[in-house]
Amino acid sequence: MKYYPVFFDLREKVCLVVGGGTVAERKVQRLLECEASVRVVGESLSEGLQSLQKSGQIQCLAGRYSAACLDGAFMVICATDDRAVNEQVMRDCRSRGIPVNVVDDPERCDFILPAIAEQGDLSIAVSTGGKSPALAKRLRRELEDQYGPEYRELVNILGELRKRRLAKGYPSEENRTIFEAVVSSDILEQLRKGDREGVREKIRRLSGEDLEQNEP
Ligand SMILES: C[C@@]1(CC(=O)O)c2cc3[nH]c(cc4nc(cc5[nH]c(cc(n2)[C@H]1CCC(=O)O)[C@@](C)(CC(=O)O)[C@@H]5CCC(=O)O)C(CC(=O)O)=C4CCC(=O)O)c(CCC(=O)O)c3CC(=O)O
Ligand SMILES: NC(=O)C1=CN([C@@H]2O[C@H](COP(=O)(O)OP(=O)(O)OC[C@H]3O[C@@H](n4cnc5c(N)ncnc54)[C@H](O)[C@@H]3O)[C@@H](O)[C@H]2O)C=CC1
Repeated sequence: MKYYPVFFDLREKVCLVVGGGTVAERKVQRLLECEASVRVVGESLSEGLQSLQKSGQIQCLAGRYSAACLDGAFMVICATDDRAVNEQVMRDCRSRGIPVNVVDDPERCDFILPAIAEQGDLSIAVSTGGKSPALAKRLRRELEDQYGPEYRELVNILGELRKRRLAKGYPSEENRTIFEAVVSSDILEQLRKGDREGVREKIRRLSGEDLEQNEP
């Protein structure tokens, strides 16, 4: 069995989290970072979830889960401590064609969650195909050490450079050569040293673009 990795744009899509405990809260936090429209149904809500509700960042449905909670949902994450409820949520989602993740229960998951090392817009997602979350977590930590803040800056610079060159309609072959030259240069070294002027000069030399306005 092989899982299919994908990065969803969740902006303004309704994502339902069933359960109101610490695990549900963690799932909610990440969904909010992705600007999802988060709906929560939990018999009791953690303090964190209560304060997110008060500040209007999430929509909370009171009481126990019922199938009506699924209306309009794009995806569902189920994190209750009651197996029968988890089973019911999974069945309801399956019959409606809504992808569901039942936390820690791969048999009941249409998708599983990776461990993620993040630096700005760079995301490195790790999965072991469900075989060892502990290893996924360890690798995520190692990646966080290995890929520091200079990668956040590099991605910003490359993003800006690419946006400009695509907007100007240069041939993609030429673009590719330039982007590869920047990526394989010693630019990361310069970013680590905080040598902004050197970085700007390098980009100018390799691409002809002056990214003065967009230094990180
Ligand atoms: C299949 C999957 C489905 C899913 O939940 O999506 C799943 C399933 C299960 N997890 C279990 C246990 C643990 N899960 C974690 C942690 C994480 N689990 C995550 C994902 C996944 N967990 C999916 C597969 C991911 C992959 O492919 O590798 C992470 C990556 C992402 C996230 O949860 O958001 C997050 C780390 C985030 C980070 O730190 O970056 C830890 C470590 C800890 O808590 O410190 C432990 C204890 C150590 C251990 O058991 O390894 C159990 C046994 C429960 C029991 O013992 O009863 C099952 C059930 C089973 O395996 O059958
Ligand atoms: N706490 C942890 O770090 C971990 C927990 N887990 C598992 O994840 C699950 C959730 O964990 P926690 O958040 O810690 O549990 P928790 O006990 O804090 O929260 C469970 C939540 O489910 C809600 N709930 C129960 N029945 C419901 C229903 N019918 N409708 C709506 N909500 C309902 C409860 O009100 C509560 O808010 C558990 O099965 C636990 O074994 C797994 C890995 C780690």
